Amino acid sequence: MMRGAYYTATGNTFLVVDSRERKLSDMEKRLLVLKYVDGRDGAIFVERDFMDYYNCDGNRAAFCGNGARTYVYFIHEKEKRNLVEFSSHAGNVLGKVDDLVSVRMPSPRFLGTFEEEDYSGEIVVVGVPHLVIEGDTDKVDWNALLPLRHLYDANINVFTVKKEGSLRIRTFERGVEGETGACGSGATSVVWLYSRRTGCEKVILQANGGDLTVSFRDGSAYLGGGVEKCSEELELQL
Ligand SMILES: N[C@@H](CCC[C@H](N)C(=O)O)C(=O)O
Repeated sequence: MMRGAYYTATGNTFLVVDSRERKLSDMEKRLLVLKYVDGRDGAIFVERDFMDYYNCDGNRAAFCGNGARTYVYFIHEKEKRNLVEFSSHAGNVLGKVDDLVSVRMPSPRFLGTFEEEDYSGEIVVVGVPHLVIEGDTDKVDWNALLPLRHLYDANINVFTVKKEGSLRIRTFERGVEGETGACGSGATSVVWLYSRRTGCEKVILQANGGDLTVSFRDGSAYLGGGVEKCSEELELQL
């Protein structure tokens, strides 16, 4: 039996499995995801100093920014630490809890631009791949964008600049196959591109589920926002 609970990180929703004492096989992880994620976006396996992330479809993803923030919050709750360092399939992560829960994100990598019939934009990897499209966030047609999701095997972000340093963002996540409340690596991809253009070093993004901040210091990107536990402790049967 494993223990876990549900959490929300600005509307990105997760099952968190406490795997600090017992490491699970990939098959066991997949089974827990399919049995207990139950409408949330994914699952975070909190291993000792390692985060393993699965999308709700039962497939592993190399990284999740809001998942990393949730890992940090979980360790803070359980072990009363404000600084948390751990590893992931996308490299090392440094996290901090103060008024926000923040993490240093994997370095963004620019893969180029894309141009299809009705849409064009840029491709950025922040642990996982993202398409970034500047457009009207009040009029996003996910059905029309769906072919891009599969063509590039990527998450899709649409953003609008509200005013300098303030953006609205909406994200369609791979592995959820729908729009989520927020996506941390998506937000970081958007802000990295926006900052290259404007020089702005700190940006607030309004996602469906709340505000995220992305800032750049000493060549690194930091993602911050709230995290909340939203269930009692659960007993998870394998
Ligand atoms: N919500 C996450 C990203 C999770 C992984 C993504 N769905 C993928 O498969 O690439 C975030 O906050 O970064």
